[in-house]
Amino acid sequence: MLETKLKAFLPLLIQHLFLYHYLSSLLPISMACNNKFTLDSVRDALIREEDSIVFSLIERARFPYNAPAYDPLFLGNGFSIAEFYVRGTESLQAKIGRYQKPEDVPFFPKDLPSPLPPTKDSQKVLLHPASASVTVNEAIWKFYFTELLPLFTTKGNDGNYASTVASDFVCLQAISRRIHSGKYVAEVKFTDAPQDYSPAISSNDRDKLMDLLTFVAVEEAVKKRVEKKARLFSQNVTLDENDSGKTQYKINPLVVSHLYDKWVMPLTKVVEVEYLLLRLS
Ligand SMILES: O=C(O)C(=O)C[C@]1(C(=O)O)C=C[C@@H](O)C=C1
Repeated sequence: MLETKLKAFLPLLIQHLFLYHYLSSLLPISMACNNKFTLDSVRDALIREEDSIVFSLIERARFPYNAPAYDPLFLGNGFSIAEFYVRGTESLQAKIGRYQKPEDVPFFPKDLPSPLPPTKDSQKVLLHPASASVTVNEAIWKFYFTELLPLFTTKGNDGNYASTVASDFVCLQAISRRIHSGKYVAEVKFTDAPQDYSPAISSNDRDKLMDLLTFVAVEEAVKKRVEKKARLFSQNVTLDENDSGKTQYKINPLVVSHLYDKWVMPLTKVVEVEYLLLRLS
């Protein structure tokens, strides 16, 4: 009897689980953590993003620098292969509903098509509506291609431009998503202590806001953790018990802590400040 009842209930349960899974994937990062929007849950989401960033860099490091992929004259249409690929992919992604969340920010927002399916705009309930306008993608694009890439790729050209720029885009999106998640961090800091932040916002005091939202000890821990993750995730694994050789890494772990120190955390803080400046408007 109980078994029959359970059998009848099973399809409904499966349907609910699918629905729950689908809906959670649409929710912004803050809500994905048990519906709680706290500094801890937002920081947990940032920690998860570290994995995506490290793995994306490992994938890109499979190819050499491949300079022709970034030459604006190579295709003859005014765009480098990298830019042409990112523009085209963002356009397609926008059609299927990407770039609706505050942390999903396009690199080429002009003339992006509207999404085809109906979209949920749950994020507007959580963040100030002006949050959508906060972007540091221009700075990310610049440092990624001019400064970061040469640090973790080998010199050379193996002709694999399509795979190379596809990997670049995965890196760029992971880095951008992490940095723009600063909007949630700023919101939670503001709602936790509006009395501290409001005067600095009203007087447009960027330095004061930067001071208020900076936690040096947290930043030190982030740098150590990402270096450790890069060490663990990118080491070459062998089954040879007697192998006493030096561990080889697919990317230099120090490059990852440098990436966080020089660009990821400073730009996250810029996003936080810019978001806060709009918070009372
Ligand atoms: O965790 C925070 O409080 C953040 O604002 C995020 C973050 C970071 O980018 O990792 C940025 C600024 C803080 O000084 C510490 C860490």
